[in-house]
Amino acid sequence: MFDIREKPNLVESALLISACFRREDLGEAREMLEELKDLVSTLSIGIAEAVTVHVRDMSPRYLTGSGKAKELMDHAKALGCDAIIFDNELSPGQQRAWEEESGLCVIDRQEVILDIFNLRARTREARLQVALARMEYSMPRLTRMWAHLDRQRGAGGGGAGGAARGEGELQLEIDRRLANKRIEKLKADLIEVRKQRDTQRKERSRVPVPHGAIVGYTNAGKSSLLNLLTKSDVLAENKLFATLDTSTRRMEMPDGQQILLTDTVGFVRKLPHDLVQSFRATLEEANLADFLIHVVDASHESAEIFLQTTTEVLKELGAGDKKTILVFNKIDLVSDPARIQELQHRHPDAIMMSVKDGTGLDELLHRVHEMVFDRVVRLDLRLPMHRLDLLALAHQEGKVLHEDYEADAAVVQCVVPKRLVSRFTPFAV
Ligand SMILES: Nc1nc2c(ncn2[C@@H]2O[C@H](COP(=O)(O)OP(=O)(O)OP(=O)(O)O)[C@@H](O)[C@H]2O)c(=O)[nH]1
Ligand SMILES: [Mg+2]
Repeated sequence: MFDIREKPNLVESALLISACFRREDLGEAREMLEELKDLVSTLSIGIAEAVTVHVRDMSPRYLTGSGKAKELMDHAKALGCDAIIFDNELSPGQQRAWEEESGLCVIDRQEVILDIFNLRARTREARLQVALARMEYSMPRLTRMWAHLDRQRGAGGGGAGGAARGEGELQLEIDRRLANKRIEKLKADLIEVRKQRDTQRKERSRVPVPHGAIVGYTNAGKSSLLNLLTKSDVLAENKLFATLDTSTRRMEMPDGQQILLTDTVGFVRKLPHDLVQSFRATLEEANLADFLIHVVDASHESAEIFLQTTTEVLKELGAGDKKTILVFNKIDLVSDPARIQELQHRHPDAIMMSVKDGTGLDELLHRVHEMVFDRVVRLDLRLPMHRLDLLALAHQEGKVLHEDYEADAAVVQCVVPKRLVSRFTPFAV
């Protein structure tokens, strides 16, 4: 029975490779390789060595030149690795070529990310989304799985290689059909689950409570911030992609106003396209929010790149112009004050914060307050007694700051949602 292409269960140790094609990109390639190390460790795979390779003569068969490919395969085997992991995206053909010739399991960053998501997905929607992304990743790679089968059988049966090969091909055809069926089924299930989510969203938008989404690169401290602001305990961990499901919590501002805050999936460079597509619905929380809180780990040397990556994904999702509060988090870990000054200089509106020790919290609350006030209007009213229904409305939909009664009218100071303003203006003073 067909299933998603699985790596051998026990990949114990891997050689990590980042191939770089231009000298000026070497720095970035090295830094991406560091991130790949974190990603791979998340899967509990040991790292024998990580190398950046400057490729001058690229061959379409291997991505690197063929001489270099051979050298790297030998090196991986000499190190006793059972896998080679590329930071670069490999085409199914390239992956197959490397596997066939090295006899090792060969995967790329995309597959690593898919595996992590698979490990982390908890809710039904997240599980379905990951399963769909993995199926779509596996489809063009089906041949490779059965090539393994053919080789095993072929080797066992001596000269019967030809017959075994036919068996693999037949199996491949059956699998393609099964895989397509499963993809259809997953899509249908997702539509069902999303219907429920939409109903919940509608419920939420009926209540005129402002809604913010916390976005940012993975491990920036989004869940920790949500916990701090809403006094809840969403899972926050020093792990990449600790959060795969969005969770929404109610937050109370110091003045008693209610706000909804949603925690979202973190972003990472080179997120697999299938994954972005399948997680689109989850990521869309950001799109539906009234404003965003964009969290960046200030203690990471690549903070600026993280900021950029997230901004780009947000644009892709259509949430590029949303009003945003930029938060540089983890400044407790930044020992060099010049670094903080530099960030502040480049992003004058950003808040320097530490969720851990509470630095910057007051400023953030102040800014959230400003954001939220933008959606409401402050009014001074004089309501005749026969229109006290408007006072009730102000209580219900907005916030009454002050009310006083005179002989023939109520004098009211309140904030109300913009959409309701026209009903109050006849009585404004
Ligand atoms: N030192 C320090 N650590 C922090 C701070 N904020 C968060 N952390 C730590 O950073 C790690 C990641 O925090 P999370 O809140 O899980 O990050 P996230 O952005 O939700 O991560 P993903 O869900 O994986 O995308 C955790 O170990 C937190 O304890 C901070 O201000 N200072
Ligand atoms: Mg999180």
